[in-house]
Amino acid sequence: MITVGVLGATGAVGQRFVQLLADHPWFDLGVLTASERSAGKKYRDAVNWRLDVPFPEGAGEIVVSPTTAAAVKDCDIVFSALPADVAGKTELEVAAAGVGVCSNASSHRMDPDVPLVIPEVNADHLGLIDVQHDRGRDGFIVTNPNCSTIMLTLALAPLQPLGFSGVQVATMQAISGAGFQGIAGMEIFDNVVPFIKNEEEKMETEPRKIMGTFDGAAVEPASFSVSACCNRVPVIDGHTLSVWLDMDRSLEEIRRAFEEYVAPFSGLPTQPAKSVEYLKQPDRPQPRLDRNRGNGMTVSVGRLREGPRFTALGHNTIRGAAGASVLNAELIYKEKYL
Ligand SMILES: NC(=O)C1=CN([C@@H]2O[C@H](COP(=O)(O)OP(=O)(O)OC[C@H]3O[C@@H](n4cnc5c(N)ncnc54)[C@H](OP(=O)(O)O)[C@@H]3O)[C@@H](O)[C@H]2O)C=CC1
Ligand SMILES: N[C@@H](CC(=O)OP(=O)(O)O)C(=O)O
Repeated sequence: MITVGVLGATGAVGQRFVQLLADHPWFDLGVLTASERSAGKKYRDAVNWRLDVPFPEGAGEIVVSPTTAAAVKDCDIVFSALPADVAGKTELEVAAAGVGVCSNASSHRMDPDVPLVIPEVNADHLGLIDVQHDRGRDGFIVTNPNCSTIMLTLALAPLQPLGFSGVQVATMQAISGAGFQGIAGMEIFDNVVPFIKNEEEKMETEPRKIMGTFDGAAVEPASFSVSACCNRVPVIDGHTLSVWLDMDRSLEEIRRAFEEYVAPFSGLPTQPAKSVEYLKQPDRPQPRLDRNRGNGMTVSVGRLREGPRFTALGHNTIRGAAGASVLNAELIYKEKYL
């Protein structure tokens, strides 16, 4: 078994990690860390469990460690669900201590030698792990993209062979994306907030790195442009995206590409049967009805029409965060980077 830990295990994303890792067939959950406020307590006493799935009793007995490299030095992989300002330095220290870091935080996503991975799209970018080792890092850092970026880029994966030169996207993002303390009820109930700090910038840069070309040393970003408008809406889980494409293909070609898409790998435990699912109903996808497809790992697309334009939706804390990182770790293990 591979011993794993979670940094920031008590937060919105950290709890999802614990949920997904508690009974994982390959990974043994050994270490949970959080802030000094939680360190020293049993996980069951430190965490305010807010997920709509039962509390994983086995994890409850783990004593929460402070978030230090020393606390996780015996892990093979740690998953990072730390706030970005804490993650930047901590992840470097953990990787320097010889541990593999699969991070959900934004701190290192755009570092030239750090892969920004969606397994279905750019598994080959894991080759940057060797670049990190060559530069003297004992462990490694691999990141998953921003949650809205994952929904967009995975929805675009079936269309990449058809070619497109530009993407315009408007998001309707769930409040769980802001973390447990992220947005007050008075601010979001009966309301839409048309601003999410740094989100549009991430959506406009990350997809180009993910869909870029890796030559064995560095990633050359893809040439298409992305223009994003991001909105917070009163939905608990599930980010919805309206997407417009600059591409010269028929709706029939695009629909077929969505319907015939299969992931370029198989056999990873967290992998859904369908990474991208095309829904024919005229009023789908919807967050409440479709966010849990594929155990929260499927991105649903639909409403394809002239433009071309379509709607995409996925679970932001599963496919958009913890599930994405766990899938990356499974790929790293399968590809023998450990
Ligand atoms: N929510 C989402 O959908 C997504 C979130 N992310 C990213 O994931 C990360 C975590 O987000 P989220 O779970 O929402 O955040 P939360 O605020 O819900 O949780 C933060 C976690 O980090 C711990 N922590 C906070 N401050 C410190 C510190 N100074 N030292 C050590 N540990 C600390 C907290 O511990 P304690 O409980 O003890 O305070 C808690 O475990 C962020 O980088 C976020 O941007 C990415 C994609 C989606
Ligand atoms: N900003 C995202 C969640 C998030 O934290 O993203 P990132 O991992 O890029 O910081 C949201 O609000 O839904």
